[in-house]
Amino acid sequence: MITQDIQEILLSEDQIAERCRELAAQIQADYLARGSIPVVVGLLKGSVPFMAELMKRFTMPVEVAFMKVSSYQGTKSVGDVRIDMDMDLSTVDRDVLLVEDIVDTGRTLKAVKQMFRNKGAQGVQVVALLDKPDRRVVDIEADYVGFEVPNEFVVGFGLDYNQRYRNLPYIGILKPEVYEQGE
Ligand SMILES: O=P(O)(O)OC[C@H]1O[C@H](OP(=O)(O)OP(=O)(O)O)[C@H](O)[C@@H]1O
Ligand code: HPA
Ligand SMILES: [Mg+2]
Repeated sequence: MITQDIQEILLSEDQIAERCRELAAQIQADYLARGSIPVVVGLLKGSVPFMAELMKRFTMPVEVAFMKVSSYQGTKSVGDVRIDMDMDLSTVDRDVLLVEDIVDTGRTLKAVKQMFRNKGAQGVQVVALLDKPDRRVVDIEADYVGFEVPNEFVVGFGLDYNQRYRNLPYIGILKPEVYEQGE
């Protein structure tokens, strides 16, 4: 079972759910204060559980879209961000709320934010469930962060290692021997 590959549970289902409630309340208050209806954009695939947990807590009107970009293979960053699947609605002159599972080196976020600005979005805000600041190589921060995590490879609640472990309901540290074997 995949649970045998987890060294330690960092964030439980309950902790994640509670933090998502707090984040949703804070984000909603900020958009309502600005009188703005955001396009909430989930970055596939990692954001799916977080997006679901967050969006069901909004009572304000929002529009929802998904897109897929890729910047990783295994645990190593490969630099460039590629668009694998684009959105089905326009974000021109709209406020975009980007939903990310993790900000690690920051390369994905920086490139995606720039892309939305180039395409004419009015504003781009970011909510990330996890922030791993020790790994940052570009100067970028999410506007809303669920939890700061240590410099360990984490999986679960959407986060994968080679496409596995996304289905775990919590966030755990992957045993290093799992990815050391795979390299
Ligand atoms: O800050 P960075 O170093 O750029 O890394 C973070 C990004 O990498 C992962 O995506 P991945 O490309 O693995 O896609 P996935 O969501 O389908 O797993 C993660 O979901 C973030 O989008
Ligand atoms: O720690 C991580 N886990 C899974 N995917 C990731 N992408 C960047 N960092 C991570
Ligand atoms: Mg991934």
